[in-house]
Amino acid sequence: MVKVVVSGALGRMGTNIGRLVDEAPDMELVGGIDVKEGTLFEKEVVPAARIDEFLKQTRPDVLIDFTVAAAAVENIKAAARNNVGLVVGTTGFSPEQRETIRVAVEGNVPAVISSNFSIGVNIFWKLVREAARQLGDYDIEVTEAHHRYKKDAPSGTAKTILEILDQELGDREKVYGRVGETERKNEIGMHVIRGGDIVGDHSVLFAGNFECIEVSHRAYDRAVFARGAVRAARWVSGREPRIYSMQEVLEL
Ligand SMILES: NC(=O)C1=CN([C@@H]2O[C@H](COP(=O)(O)OP(=O)(O)OC[C@H]3O[C@@H](n4cnc5c(N)ncnc54)[C@H](O)[C@@H]3O)[C@@H](O)[C@H]2O)C=CC1
Ligand SMILES: O=C(O)C1=N[C@H](C(=O)O)C[C@H](O)C1
Repeated sequence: MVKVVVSGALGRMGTNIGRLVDEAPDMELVGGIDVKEGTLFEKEVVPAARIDEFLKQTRPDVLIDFTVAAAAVENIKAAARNNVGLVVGTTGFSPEQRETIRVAVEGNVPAVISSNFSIGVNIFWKLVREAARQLGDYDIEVTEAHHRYKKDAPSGTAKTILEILDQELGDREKVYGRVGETERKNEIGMHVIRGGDIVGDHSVLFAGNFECIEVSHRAYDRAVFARGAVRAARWVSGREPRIYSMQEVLEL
């Protein structure tokens, strides 16, 4: 049995993940963490201020965190202090927060950290990498669209796309939207849409003369992220204490 605590338990992703863990025959949902008290599939949800005490009491194998960046950093440090493995889907970390997470995790606990846990997006990233290798001289524009409640922009997935493009093409200037007189040079355009209940769309346009290629992914349901996160939680338990990617979980 893999014992799991869900952090961000009362949120959109936390609820989806809680349901999957609760239904999994090989997993045990032992509780949740959020900003206030509540329940997650009849398990206790405690305020984040009590995280250390709760992890000591419930002794989970894995903490799955889908919260907000500043909160996730504190939850990750708490999991590491209490020798609890991690699956982190939270996005919007600053470079400094990433470094704090690295220091907390490396050598202490195993952690799968990914800006997107859907299998489709992990394949999509590979397609983007291949397209960039072949089409480096085309103009490149990245677009992402999400629901009206999303807190961070660009999305974590879009930032991962930009990292992949940098790895393949060198560090190109990024232009975040355009207005007024603009002259296109070698930059990568990055465009963000927020509205309604869009679950998560990402696309990379490679525009050449007389032809364009667009590589895109659309999520229709948060279940795709939740399933990936639960798969990662099964996988991470008992691994060497370091940071892993979802690509490693999926052996891509
Ligand atoms: N990696 C992936 O595949 C995916 C990542 N995400 C990311 O997951 C995060 C959460 O997304 P949603 O569930 O849509 O947001 P949400 O706003 O619905 O849920 C976040 C929850 O975290 C809680 N929270 C805030 N501070 C906390 C703390 N200190 N400790 C515990 N809980 C705390 C909030 O009260 C809320 O219930 C975002 O950063 C989002 O970008 C979302 C979907 C997929
Ligand atoms: O906040 C969301 O909803 C999502 N966040 C992730 C991101 O920032 O990339 C993943 C997914 O697109 C949904």
